[in-house]
Amino acid sequence: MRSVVIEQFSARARGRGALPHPVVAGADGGLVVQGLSKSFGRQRVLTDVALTVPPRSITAVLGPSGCGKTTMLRILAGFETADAGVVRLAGRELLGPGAWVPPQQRRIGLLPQEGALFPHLTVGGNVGFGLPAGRDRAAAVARWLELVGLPGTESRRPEELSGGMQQRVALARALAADPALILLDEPFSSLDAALRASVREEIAWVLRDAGTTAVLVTHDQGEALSLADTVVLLLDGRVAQIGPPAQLYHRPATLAAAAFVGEIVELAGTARAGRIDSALGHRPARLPVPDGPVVVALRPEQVTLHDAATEGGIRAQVIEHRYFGPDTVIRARLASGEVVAVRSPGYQPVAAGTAVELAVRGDLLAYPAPRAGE
Ligand SMILES: Nc1ncnc2c1ncn2[C@@H]1O[C@H](COP(=O)(O)OP(=O)(O)OP(=O)(O)O)[C@@H](O)[C@H]1O
Repeated sequence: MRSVVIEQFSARARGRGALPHPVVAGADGGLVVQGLSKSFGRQRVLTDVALTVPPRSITAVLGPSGCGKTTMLRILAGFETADAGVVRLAGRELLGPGAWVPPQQRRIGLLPQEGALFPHLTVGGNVGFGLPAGRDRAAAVARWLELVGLPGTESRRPEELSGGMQQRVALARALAADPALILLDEPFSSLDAALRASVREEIAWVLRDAGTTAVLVTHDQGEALSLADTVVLLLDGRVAQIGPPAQLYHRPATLAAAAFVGEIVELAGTARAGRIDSALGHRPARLPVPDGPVVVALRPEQVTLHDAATEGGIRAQVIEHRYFGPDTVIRARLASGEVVAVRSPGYQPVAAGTAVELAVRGDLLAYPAPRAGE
């Protein structure tokens, strides 16, 4: 129900003039997905997927290649059917037992990886496509182009624009259609690294300015963690975890979630009464874990490297270092024979064979060790 209309634009958007459509808040303005399952032949791609996207928020669906992200997006958009499940948007059932709303009636906009623009139309023609003709259309096109930071580009042709500019025009076109939901399918993957960072910030800005409800699909954990209010981790077609970005990174529900969201080094350990014994000593566990054998998931930023004279450190011997620009990753072997990675700021060319001491910060992520055959 579109009940409460709120003028909630940032100073930046106000400076550019009011948006063509007001931001609307309604208790049921978001997306609800329940029990979504899909197989292609004998291959199960999605299993009992459930998630909720509150109005005016950005949710990232994060998962490795082949985990079913695009299939889920295509089902939401109405380009693919589901075997079971319910999809509701702004209180309207789009998909469910006996319900099927065709794609063009769903009020869902799609921003694909690239190639979203009609090459034979100008920028203005693209943004205004589907809007009623007349003076209002020209004004709406001008305002949306202003919002995406491309004022006055109406008469340009798509091929004259950079990849990042084209994605912003595609976003303006998707938003101009007044969608209840925008789906972004790896929209930055065709851009080079330097452009990707600035375009994704710009697009996140615009989505928040316009008060859009958005689902972003990505395999890039940095993108998901930095852009989204909520991250849905999809592993093998199942929701492995849903939560705010910091929760996914700091409190991963499983070892697989810890391994996919960020880097880890796995070490053997034993849990007893909320503490973990391992080659790193006797340390508190971050999450509840049953007593018994565990796998410790150590983040590289938890470890610092000191010279061998430091007292109370954990002895290790450097195997190799790799320089990445802002930091150096040093791999070192512990007395147990296990190897840990240390991320040290700056250029740290520590020679192989150097004896060092490691200090570990904070509590440890640990998960029950898989039993033989698991
Ligand atoms: N139309 C189809 N017919 C048969 N199999 C399909 C079809 N669409 C997708 N699949 C299979 O479903 C699985 C999930 O594919 P999907 O594209 O949804 O994954 P994804 O997580 O988006 O991967 P990527 O990031 O590589 O695009 C894959 O094994 C894929 O081969």
